[in-house]
Amino acid sequence: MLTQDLLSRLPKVDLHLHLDGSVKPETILELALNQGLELPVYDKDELIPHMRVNEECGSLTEYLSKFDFTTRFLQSAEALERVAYEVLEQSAEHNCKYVEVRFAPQLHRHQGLTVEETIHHVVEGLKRGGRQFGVRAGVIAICMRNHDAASNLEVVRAAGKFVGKGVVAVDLAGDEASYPPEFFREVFAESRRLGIPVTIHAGEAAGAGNVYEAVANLGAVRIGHGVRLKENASILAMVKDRRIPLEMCPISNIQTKAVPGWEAYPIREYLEQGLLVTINTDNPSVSGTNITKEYSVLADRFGFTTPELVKLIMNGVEAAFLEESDKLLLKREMENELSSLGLLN
Ligand SMILES: O=c1[nH]cnc2c1ncn2[C@@H]1O[C@H](CO)[C@@H](O)[C@H]1O
Ligand SMILES: [Zn+2]
Repeated sequence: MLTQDLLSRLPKVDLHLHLDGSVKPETILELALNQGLELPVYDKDELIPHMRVNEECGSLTEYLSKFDFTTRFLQSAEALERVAYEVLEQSAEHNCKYVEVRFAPQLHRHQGLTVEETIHHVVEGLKRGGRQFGVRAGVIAICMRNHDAASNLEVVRAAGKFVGKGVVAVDLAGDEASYPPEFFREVFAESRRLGIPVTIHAGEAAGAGNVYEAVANLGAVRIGHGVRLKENASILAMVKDRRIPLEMCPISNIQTKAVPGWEAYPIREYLEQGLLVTINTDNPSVSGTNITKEYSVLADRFGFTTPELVKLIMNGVEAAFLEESDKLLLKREMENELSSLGLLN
């Protein structure tokens, strides 16, 4: 029953996808050419090792080193619009109906764009892609752990201006092991003042205590990854009681060594314990993944049945940063497709 074909036809959502981790090598080739920038190689297959982690990736910091290569080419309005548009093209290929695309505005300012301009161009690219490919999308503006409070506050305030106009939340990403969430209380107090929903990368490269800090003190209503939540039963219980969704990204989580290997990946236990687990890609080009592949790996590694995969997908709909009425529309659309595939009774 669980053929690749069926998995790719399942309607899906992706709530955790980084724009700069989702650029096609052929697009890098064209962007470099258009912008007169040098590349180490000029063949799309030979570019892949520069953009993608390999089997030997040992940590999140090693994983993050891949991003410097790509962001060089994402410094103009045209480049940002184009890659945002192409994310939705790739999403549509996997029947992804709704995508939350996240990016860090401060990483795209080397040629003078303002924070607001970067957000504007990503929103525009997504609008155009959304119309073209029939995929709904929202933007999550990322604060970076290695940036100072002033830079991150600037991102939060700019994001606030786009709430209801394309931005759905703010996030904190980067090197979790070196910069714990408590450093960012002031930054996320501002997002709470402005009424912007918060999701925080936590429990990926450090322990469950960071998940507690993100929820209790930064106001996170979702958690990026949360793989290491299993290390603390009482924090896990808090996440469950508050119905905080986890944006898990299985292939990335294995590559960054959030756990030593698949046998230690806690997805089945989280589901059995009643956590709101969602499945996402994180960085299709850095991780060499796509949303179909994520579900396919889960089916292979954990023996998930079709109803279990459907449950994971619908958890994603539940967790989406959408107004209730839009969420209901998305849910209906998904249910209609699932029932025409014979998967809802
Ligand atoms: O899994 C992750 N954990 C933490 N930070 C990440 C992850 N994936 C990407 N980024 C960071 O977010 C920035 C903006 O998109 C990327 O440039 C990368 O540094
Ligand atoms: Zn991420």
